[in-house]
Amino acid sequence: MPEALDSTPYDALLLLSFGGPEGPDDVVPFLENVTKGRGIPKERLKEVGQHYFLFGGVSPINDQNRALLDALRKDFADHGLDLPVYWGNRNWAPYLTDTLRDMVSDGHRRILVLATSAYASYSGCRQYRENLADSLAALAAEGLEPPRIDKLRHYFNHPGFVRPMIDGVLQSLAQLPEDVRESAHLAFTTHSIPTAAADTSGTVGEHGEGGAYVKQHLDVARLIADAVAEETGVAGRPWQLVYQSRSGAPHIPWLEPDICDHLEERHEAGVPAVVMVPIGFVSDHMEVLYDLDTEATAKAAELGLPVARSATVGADPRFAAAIRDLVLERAGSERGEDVRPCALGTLGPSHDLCPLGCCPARTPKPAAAGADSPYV
Ligand SMILES: CC1=C(CCC(=O)O)c2cc3nc(cc4[nH]c(cc5[nH]c(cc1n2)c(C)c5CCC(=O)O)c(CCC(=O)O)c4C)C(CCC(=O)O)=C3C
Ligand SMILES: [Fe+2]
Repeated sequence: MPEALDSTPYDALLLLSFGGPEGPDDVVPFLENVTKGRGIPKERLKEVGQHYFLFGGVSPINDQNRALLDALRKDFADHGLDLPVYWGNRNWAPYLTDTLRDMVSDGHRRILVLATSAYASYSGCRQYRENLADSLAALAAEGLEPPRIDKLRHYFNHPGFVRPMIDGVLQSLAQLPEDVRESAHLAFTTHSIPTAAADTSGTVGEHGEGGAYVKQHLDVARLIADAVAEETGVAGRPWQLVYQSRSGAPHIPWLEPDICDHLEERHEAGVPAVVMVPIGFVSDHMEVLYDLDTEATAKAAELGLPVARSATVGADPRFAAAIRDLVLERAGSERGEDVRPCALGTLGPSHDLCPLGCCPARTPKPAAAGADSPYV
């Protein structure tokens, strides 16, 4: 047995994810949950519902989270980290409030949260914290004492998140026809968000064009492009950060270009092949399976442009090991020890506690696990 690892003061980890439908009858109620009060056009919802129906009404995200849970439990057990791992979602069963209630009834008082979103932004961070605050309020209304919740820092630049994606790109390049491998471009993709949300993402000092959201993605893209250059011996391979999965009304500006427009533009410029690298996502969920593997891949076929799509980290054991590292780092720092946070790239490790004004909401709402949390 390995020497026991110390995660005090934490007594449990909560994997907090988006959630997704598990069958055709779940699709519409799931979309209603996601879009409550968010003003997404009806047409867009119908279209997104069709994406789910195309896959039997089942989002792959739930099985991917089950696989990640298994990987985390195995990694923790193999390394002597005695920390129970729970799973709750923002938009579908198992619902966050139900999981937190179970955790409280199992006696857990200090809970660390791992969100399946690696970057800053309202949608990728504060919205998760708002849902945590809502669930804590629901428990309080039931007469339960809300547990104390902390959220792990953004892990976009942790080597356990970046390294598997580098390998994914190398594998994708190997899948392309040999004569275009060397000249293939890389298209790093992430979820488009309104430019107003991007510009205010991150801490107050980071606000500005594109905000922390764009900066963080560019840092990861550059890290991957540099490593791929080194390992293939092909220097100067062109790459670009592009966007996908836009929703919202057409007159509201969102981050661009869209991956499909980008493929068209590259093709017209004579680029012989493109590897799509979905760095914005933790697993191959619907955004990846539909927007990239179905829609963008069909677009490329229509153009006659060879493309490959590289893997997300999913349940890669190196990602599970990274989460163990982040848990131990945060636990040590909560105990007042000198910790050495691990981060690649130029931005350094992200903050442990989201400060005031971080990734603001359009309409201010209570958010847990931040400096402005009513529960800290
Ligand atoms: C930044 C970001 C991530 C990455 C970080 C993270 O992972 O959190 C992400 C992930 C996901 N988004 C997902 C699904 C959806 N997102 C929607 C809508 C929206 N997402 C947005 C942003 C993001 N989304 C935004 C700005 C909107 C517009 C509405 C609003 O302002 O809130 C809608 C409504 C329909 C539509 O508009 O597309 C759906 C169904 C699923 C589940 C997939 C599955 O089932 O496999 C996942 C993992
Ligand atoms: Fe989304």
